[in-house]
Amino acid sequence: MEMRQMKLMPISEFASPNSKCKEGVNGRNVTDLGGGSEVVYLPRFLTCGKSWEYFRYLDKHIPWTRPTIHVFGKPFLQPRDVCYIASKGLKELSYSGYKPDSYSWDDYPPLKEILEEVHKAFPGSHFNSLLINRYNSGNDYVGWHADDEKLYGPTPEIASVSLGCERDFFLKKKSQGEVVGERPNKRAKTNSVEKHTFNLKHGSLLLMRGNTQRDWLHSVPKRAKAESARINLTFRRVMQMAS
Ligand SMILES: O=C(O)CCC(=O)C(=O)O
Ligand SMILES: [Fe+2]
Repeated sequence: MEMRQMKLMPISEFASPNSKCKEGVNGRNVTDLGGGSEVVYLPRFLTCGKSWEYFRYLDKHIPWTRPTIHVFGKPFLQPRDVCYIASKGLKELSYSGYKPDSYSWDDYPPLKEILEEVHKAFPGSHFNSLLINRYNSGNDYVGWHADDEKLYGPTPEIASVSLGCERDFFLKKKSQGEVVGERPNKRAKTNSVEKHTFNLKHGSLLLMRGNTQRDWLHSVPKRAKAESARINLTFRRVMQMAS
């Protein structure tokens, strides 16, 4: 009987045991990728308890959608839930033939709180938009891509906050002639190119800057062992205004 009730509980209820709040390593690790690309990783950006608070709030209150996008002209169900938040007056975001509706920061005060913390950790950054992802299980993923849309300018800075299930985040150098898209690409070359892996912890922050979007691709691959949900917040700065 108890088991049955457990099964009906939303997946996020499994992902918030207090016992998982262990002491972690503070600090920030800077990885120089070369060629003016850099990744900064803060494993304990938010406390464990606060991170679960945010996780539960977002899981419940964000108007999640799982859109159909188009990759090389073919429709493809995006393999994760998403939601887009943006300040007013910015040029609208469009990727893979999809224009997400934009929601207001004012409707989600915890997002403003997290944004403030990100700005404190990286003074001088001015994020004004946010793409939120929810990976419900290890089956959800994001394929190789770069966030190099024109509206972010030539050297986009992207701050990515992770909540919930730990997942691997890969970076690999773009190789000439490689065709990429969000669809899984079994033929994508990964052996000979330079690669970095980060295991993104609950409450962590990873910042990509410089030429990272121009010269590198990133992905969060499927993981059979990832049994619970993960929410990821990617803060970005849109440089262009609506015309
Ligand atoms: O979930 C992540 O860590 C990365 C998400 C991402 O790359 C994106 O939203 O563009
Ligand atoms: Fe990305």
